[in-house]
Amino acid sequence: MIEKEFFTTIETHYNSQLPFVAYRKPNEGFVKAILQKDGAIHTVNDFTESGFLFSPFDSKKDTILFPLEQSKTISCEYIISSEISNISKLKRKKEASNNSENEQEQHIKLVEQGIKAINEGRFEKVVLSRVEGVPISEENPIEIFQNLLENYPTAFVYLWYHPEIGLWLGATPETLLKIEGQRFKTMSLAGTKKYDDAIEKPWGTKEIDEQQIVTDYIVNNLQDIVRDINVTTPKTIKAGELLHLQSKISGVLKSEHLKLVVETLHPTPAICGLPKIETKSFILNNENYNREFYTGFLGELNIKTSKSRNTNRRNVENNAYSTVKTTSELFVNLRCMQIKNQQAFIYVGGGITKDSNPELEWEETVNKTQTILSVLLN
Ligand SMILES: C=C(O[C@@H]1C=C(C(=O)O)C=C[C@H]1O)C(=O)O
Repeated sequence: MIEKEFFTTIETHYNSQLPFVAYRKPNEGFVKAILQKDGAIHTVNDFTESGFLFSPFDSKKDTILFPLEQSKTISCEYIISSEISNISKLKRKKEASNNSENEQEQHIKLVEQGIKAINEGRFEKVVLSRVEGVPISEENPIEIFQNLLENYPTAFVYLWYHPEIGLWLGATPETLLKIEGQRFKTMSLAGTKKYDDAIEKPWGTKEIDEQQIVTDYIVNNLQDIVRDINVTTPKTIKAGELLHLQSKISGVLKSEHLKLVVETLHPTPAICGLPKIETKSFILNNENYNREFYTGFLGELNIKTSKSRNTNRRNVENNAYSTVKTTSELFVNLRCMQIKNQQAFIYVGGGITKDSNPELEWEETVNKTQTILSVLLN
C-alpha cells in the first residue's frame, strides 16, 4: 500500500468512528495500522490472545484489545520527509502554555508529600505526575500522528482510537518487553535532563541512583521466570529534547506465561515506585487526577510471523524450512496525550527520591510537556 492510501484508509476509518491503532516501532521504516471491523470493546483475559493491546496504569482495570481476527491490518513504507514544515500543526487557542501558579503549587505540594513519605521510610522511590490541558482549535489526529512520526524516529509512535474510550497519541522511548519465541528483552529507563547539544555530560547521584533502583527491581523480579539474564551498563539516550539513562536487560524465558511476565514487570519503578504495592496506592490516593492509560502499556500481543531459516531460494520455496515465531512487543505509555473536548491533555511525571528538589521536579515536568508541545503547536 502506498503512503497516501494508508493515511486515507485510517482517516476514513476514524471518520466512521471505528476503533483502530496506527503505529511505528522505534527506528523502523514503515507504519502499520490495525483497524477493528466493528465498534465492540474487546478485552484481554489471560494474554494468550492475539492483537494490539492498550492497558491502563491500574491493572485492576480492563486491558483493551483489538483482536487480529476481527481486524484488518495494513502497512506502508514510511520515510521521514525533510520538509517537516509541510505538516500542519495543532492550532493552540491561547498564546503560550502558561502553567497556572495553582498547577505548580499543587505539583510541588505532591512532590513534598512524596519526599516526606520517603523520609518516613514508607518507600524508596515514587513516580509522581500531573496532566496539563491545552485548548486547541483544530483536531486532526492523523496530522498530529504524522508530526510525531517525523519528530521522534527512535520512539514508538502511535495513534489509538476507540469511540467509547477515547483518542490517545504518543511517542514513547520506553520498552516494557519484547518476547520473540523464548527470547526476552526489556529496559531500565530513568533519570532525566534537558538536552543541550551534548549527550555525554555526567549524571548526578540522584539520577544514577533512581535508574539503579529500576534495574535492580527488574533483575531481582525476573530471576524466577528468566534465565541467563544480561544487563548492560547504563548509557545516555536521547528522547526528543530530553536525555535519560538506560540499561538493556535480556535473557531467555523459562515459561511461556506472558501474563506472569507482564504482572512481574508492570508497573516498574520507572513509572510507579519501590516497593510496588505501597507506591501504587500512594499514587492512586494522592495524585490529583486519574492517569487512565498514561504509564500503562500498549503494543502487539502474540503476533505470528513466519521466518525462513535459509535465504537460499530453493529452501525458501520449500515450506519445511520456514518457522513460525510468536512475538509480543509492548511499550510503556509515556510522552503521550489524550485529545478530548477540543483540548490536548498532556501527561507528565518524574521519579522522586530522598534527594529530590520539588522545584526541580516541577521543572522536569515542564520540560517534558514542552518537548511534546514544541512539535505539535503553532
Ligand atoms: C514518568 C515519566 O518518565 C519516566 C520517569 C523518568 C524520570 O523520572 O526521570 C524518566 C523516564 C521514565 O522512566 C514521564 O515521562 O512522564
